[in-house]
Amino acid sequence: MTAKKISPITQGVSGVDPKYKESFDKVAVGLCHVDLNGRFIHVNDFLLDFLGYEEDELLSITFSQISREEDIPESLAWIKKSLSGETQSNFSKVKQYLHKDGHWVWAKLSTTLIRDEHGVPSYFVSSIQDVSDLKNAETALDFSLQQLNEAYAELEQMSRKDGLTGALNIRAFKEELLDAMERYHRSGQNVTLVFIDLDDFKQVNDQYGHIVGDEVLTTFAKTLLNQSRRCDAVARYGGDEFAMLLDDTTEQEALDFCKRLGSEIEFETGNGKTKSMSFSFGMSQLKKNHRTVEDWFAEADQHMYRDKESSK
Ligand SMILES: Nc1nc2c(ncn2[C@@H]2O[C@H](COP(=O)(O)OP(=O)(O)OP(=O)(O)O)[C@@H](O)[C@H]2O)c(=O)[nH]1
Repeated sequence: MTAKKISPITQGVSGVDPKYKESFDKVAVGLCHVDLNGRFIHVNDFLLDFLGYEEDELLSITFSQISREEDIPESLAWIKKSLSGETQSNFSKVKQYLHKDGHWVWAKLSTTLIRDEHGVPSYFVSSIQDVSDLKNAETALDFSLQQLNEAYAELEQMSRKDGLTGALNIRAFKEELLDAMERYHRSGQNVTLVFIDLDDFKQVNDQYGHIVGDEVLTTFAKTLLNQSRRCDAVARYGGDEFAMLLDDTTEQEALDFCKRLGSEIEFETGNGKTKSMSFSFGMSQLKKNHRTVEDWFAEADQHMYRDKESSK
């Protein structure tokens, strides 16, 4: 007479070879058997520790009750395919389980369908491996990467700016000019370049010191930035020289803009007194004969010097 094969489902893990039972309980990974309705039928000590439940508590629920709602359809779809024989493969997934304390723990689940000697589905055997540390490290890495990307974006922005005034630097402004030229050649959109230079700025430095001089430059840049639109570009082109790119603007409209800026700016001299200083400007609307950025810029520069000479 041959001994009848004992199914762990009918007999229970405790009913089989004690060595098997001991291995099942002591192995350092969560193990369980789950019936065809998803109910836990055997669970090992590691799984109880990992999830924080008493054995009778876990044996009275289904895996769905301690799974994230969004994970359940995928598991059910695999169970359906597996029971129908459409798939023979394991189901593996890194997922979260609800710990008895109410927090979610990360685990790597691997499940296989066990069939009896006639090929009839009997139960599922699953290993549930604690991967919380890995997941926490992954989250920390994601966070660091995000911080790194933010710092990189900030650095990139800073590399386009003049350190003192926050206006664009020459390199970034030249890029804006090239883009504007491209747009002009594509669609003929009006764009005007304005070149502005403070008059006798050297005297401010000489009379009131460099700190006051710096303050004048910063305040003037702020005025230009405040008066410009998002589509415009404002740059510090050198010591006391500024440039603006006014998008969708004719030379006449740029002139109106400069008139609105006024002819003088006020600044504090540091001893409670206020002084004013004038500035000169020149402009050039982009035309077909401007072959390069330098051609275009030279014309605005010439017009600015003409304005400066006429005001002397
Ligand atoms: N405070 C301060 N001064 C600067 C800075 N960069 C350049 N300068 C000074 O700006 C002054 C520019 O002098 P100039 O080019 O002769 O210009 P200007 O005195 O305005 O004369 P005009 O252009 O003929 O009106 C120089 O004295 C430079 O030292 C800066 O970042 N801060």
